[in-house]
Amino acid sequence: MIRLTQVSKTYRTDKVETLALKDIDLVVERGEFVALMGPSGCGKSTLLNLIGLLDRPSQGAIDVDGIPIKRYADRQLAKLRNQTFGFIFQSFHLIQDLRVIDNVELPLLYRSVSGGERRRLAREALARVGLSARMDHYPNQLSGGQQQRVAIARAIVGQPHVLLADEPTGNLDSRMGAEIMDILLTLNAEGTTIVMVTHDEREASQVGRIVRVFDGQLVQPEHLHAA
Ligand SMILES: Nc1ncnc2c1ncn2[C@@H]1O[C@H](COP(=O)(O)OP(=O)(O)OP(=O)(O)O)[C@@H](O)[C@H]1O
Repeated sequence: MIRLTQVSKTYRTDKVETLALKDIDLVVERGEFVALMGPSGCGKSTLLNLIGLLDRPSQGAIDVDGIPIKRYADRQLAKLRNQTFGFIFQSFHLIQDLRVIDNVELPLLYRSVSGGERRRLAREALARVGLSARMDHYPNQLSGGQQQRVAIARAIVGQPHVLLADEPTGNLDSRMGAEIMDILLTLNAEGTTIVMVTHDEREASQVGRIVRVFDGQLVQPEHLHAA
């Protein structure tokens, strides 16, 4: 469970201060599928990055499973992040020079997993996204939807409790986007917690809860249930 209490985030550059998030109170329970929505620049990515421990808040507290992250030094935080979260991005972020299977194995390199076990887990993750036949391809030999499926396999290979997805269907046509949503919904049904930024109301209507962000603050959350 992830709890944000009165979290604010200010970005400072030489001359400008931007208050990207202000006084956010948010709890993401285990097993939830949450959609973050709101206009461009309202703070959705900033919020996702804080939830995923990629950044620390300027003010307020973040707890993961009841433990305040303030207690962790940067190295411990990186370890907790690696164990807890898988990340999926709009533009896939695959390494073009590596084969699909090697891309999927990457997160395991930071753990003490043997080479053989890495390969086994990567094959398993690729099978779950229906891409076993493309293991030895390079990313640029795949369609956008297939590349995003590789990115999902990479995100789930370490069996994270939580998947964080920043507009995962933003670069895909509606058919490929629907395929990606189906995979995410299946992973959620199997127990993975998911927080996803989306601009697509139809996608958001498929998930458990919509959290709306406006101008760095949360709009009264709605509770929606999938049909
Ligand atoms: N690294 C940064 N340095 C300075 N300002 C930043 C930084 N990242 C984001 N911002 C600012 O913080 C605010 C929130 O940005 P954020 O990317 O979280 O919005 P968003 O809702 O995800 O937008 P979009 O839908 O366009 O991706 C914006 O005003 C943005 O310009």
